[in-house]
Parts: sequence; structure tokens; C-alpha cells
Amino acid sequence: MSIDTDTDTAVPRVLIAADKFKGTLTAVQVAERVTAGLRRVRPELAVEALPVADGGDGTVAAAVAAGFEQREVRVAGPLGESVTAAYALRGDTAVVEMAEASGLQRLPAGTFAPLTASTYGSGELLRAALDAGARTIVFGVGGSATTDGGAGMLAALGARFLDASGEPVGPGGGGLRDLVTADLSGLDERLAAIGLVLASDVDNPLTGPKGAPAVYGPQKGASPEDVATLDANLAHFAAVLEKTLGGRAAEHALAPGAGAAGGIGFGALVLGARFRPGIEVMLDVLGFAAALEKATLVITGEGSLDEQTLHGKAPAGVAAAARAAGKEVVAVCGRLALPPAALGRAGIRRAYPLTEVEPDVRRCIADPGPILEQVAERIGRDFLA
Ligand SMILES: Nc1ncnc2c1ncn2[C@@H]1O[C@H](COP(=O)(O)OP(=O)(O)O)[C@@H](O)[C@H]1O
Ligand SMILES: O=C(O)[C@H](O)COP(=O)(O)O
Repeated sequence: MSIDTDTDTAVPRVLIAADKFKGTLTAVQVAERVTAGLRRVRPELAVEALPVADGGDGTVAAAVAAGFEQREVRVAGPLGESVTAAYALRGDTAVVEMAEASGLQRLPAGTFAPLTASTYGSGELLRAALDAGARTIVFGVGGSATTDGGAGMLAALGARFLDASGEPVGPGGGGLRDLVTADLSGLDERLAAIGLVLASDVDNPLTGPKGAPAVYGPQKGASPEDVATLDANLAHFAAVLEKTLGGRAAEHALAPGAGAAGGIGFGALVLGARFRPGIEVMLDVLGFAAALEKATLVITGEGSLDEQTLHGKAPAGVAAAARAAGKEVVAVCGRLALPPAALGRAGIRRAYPLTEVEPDVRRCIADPGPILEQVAERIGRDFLA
């Protein structure tokens, strides 16, 4: 997004690098509202908006806001239906977001498919990026409807997963129960020649008490029985792949990030991906360092600033980088569940929740835009007046 020129060096430069308020404001809208509020206090303010994301939903939108071209393709949604999904391209770098194809938001409202949802469409998205000539693919994962270990994605890229009668196994993590043979020989050869980066905000392993089914299955509608089934099936998946990959499958299953987005992290590692914390990758992709250099104040944020934020979420990544550069950082959020000391340790000087202006959370959720503008006015008065 554009930078306003400031001819007067006394004019503060604000960098707005916030994530979305999930379910209520996109990251681009957050930046717009904050800009509007700040400008009411200091109309001449120089503002740069750099919406951020951590690999989960909103990742392609952040890349597009930073100047990437948006490309659209028809791919399979989590239930196999055809959906239009976007990826982002700049030069030979593509940003592919698995949630675009296989995200929870692709399921009909209020429905879940923990056992059958497939990542096939995410594989089709990766293939589209390869077809477009991408040499580096940032593969952002999170917010998935799936728990299939990336089996669907690998199948879309040429792998074959067969049952005892030589037929393809059924879709989703549920189908992996019947897996007898894994054949990776048909995998798209272009994958071996490119840089594939797995960008995720979690470092869970594939299975076990901290694995994908146990930790993230319930939010995808998995019952305790489903979690047990999925955990066993993903362990079986890794064991069958072991015959093809030798010790590497077991290694991948235990690696940080293998359990991201229903185990698609594992599938990506099988493809040779290198895991990096999502926000770090995205800050690089979005050109955050250059924007930071010019800023006097950094405003970050997300819907809920809570304990999770401190573990690799976008505001923590932004604040860490900004603090390292000696910049002042404040945060905006819908709800705040961190004490000042914890914020301080994360490098955030002060957080401004919508609820500080409008104590009724229902109103904050129903019409957050004008409230966020008022919040930004407060920041303007506190830090820029
Ligand atoms: N406008 C809002 N007002 C109050 N709370 C909000 C608002 N928008 C989002 N939230 C809170 O933020 C949560 C989403 O958190 P967020 O940090 O955006 O995503 P995640 O933690 O999934 O990455 C919502 O469940 C809700 O509790
Ligand atoms: O972003 C997340 O919540 C984690 O990566 C988990 O991803 P998932 O919700 O897609 O399993």
C-alpha cells in the first residue's frame, strides 16, 4: 500500500502492521479504520499500511495489499466441490494459502467434515503456482477444515494412495485408515527444483497429545472418537510412507509444524518444504523491514490479544521485529486478555481494545469500524498529539 510523502521531517510516520480481527474486520479494513482515526487527530500524518498475516487465512490478501498480483483458479474445496481460490504472484515468488482451497470458511455455514474434508484443492493451488512459473512458493497454512496429513494435497500433485484392492482411498483423514500402498513416484518433478517454504503459526507435531487431531481437531468438529480415529489414521499414514521414505517420514512427523493445518505441514515436509514461523516469512515477503526503518510508531493488532498471541501470532512477530529496531509499538484489538506486563514482555507498550471505547462486546462485533476509529483517535492523542 502507498506511502504518503512527508516533506516535514517533524511529521511522525506511522506504520500500521495489524492482522485481521477474525470474523469482523479484514487486515486491510483494520488499517483503513486506524488511518481514519489517526488522521482526525493529525491530518498531516504520514501513514503506511502494511496488513499482515501469519500464514493462515488472510495471507494472500496481505500479499496482494503489498503489491503481489492476485491470480484465481478453480480448485476442489474441502468436500470436493469446485471453488474459486486465489493465490498471489510477484516475479517468480508465489504466496499460496491453503485456507483459500481447504479452509473452514469453505464449508457450508455451521457444518464440519472432520473425517472427510480433503486438502486436494491445496495441491491444485500449488500446481497452479508451479504452472505460473513460481520458483519460490510460500505455502501459508492454518484455518483448515481438514485433518488429512496433506494426503489430498500430495494426491493432487501426483502421489497415489491405494487400498488393499488397489483403489484410491477415500477422501480426508478418515480415508487413510484403508491405506496400504503409498506411491510417490508420480509427484510433480518441478517441486524438487523450487524453494518451498512452509509458513505456519504453530509448531505442533503430526500426532500424539500435541498433534493435529488432538489440538485442532475439535475446532473442526471432531468428537473425541473422531480425534482418536484421526490420530491413529495419521500415524498409519506416516508409517506407510515410511516404507517409501525410510526414516524420513518418522522424522517429518515429529518435526515442528508437521501438525499445522490438519497435518498438511507433514505433507509439505514430505515435499521437501522448509518450515519457518509464518509471521517471520510474511514480514520478509511483505517488505516489513524497509517499512519499519521509516516509522516512528508501529501499530499492530488482531481480533483477540491473548495467551496465543504470544506464541507466534502476527502481533508478537511484528512487535519483536519493531522492538529490535528500537521502535515504539502499540496494539489494537477487539478483546484484550493479556496483562500489561505480558504485553510489555512482547514489546507492546500499550494495547487498545475496542471494549475500552464500547464495553458492550456485541456492539464491538456488530459494527467494529467506527469504534476502531475512535480507538485510533485515542492512540493519536496519546502518542502523536
Ligand atoms: N470486533 C470485535 N470485537 C471484539 N472482539 C472481536 C472482534 N473481532 C474479533 N474479536 C475476537 O477475536 C477473536 C478472533 O481472534 P483473532 O486474533 O482475530 O484470530 P485468531 O486468534 O484465530 O488468529 C474472535 O473470536 C473474537 O473473540
Ligand atoms: O492457524 C492455526 O490455527 C493453526 O495452524 C492450526 O491450523 P488449523 O486450524 O488449520 O489446524
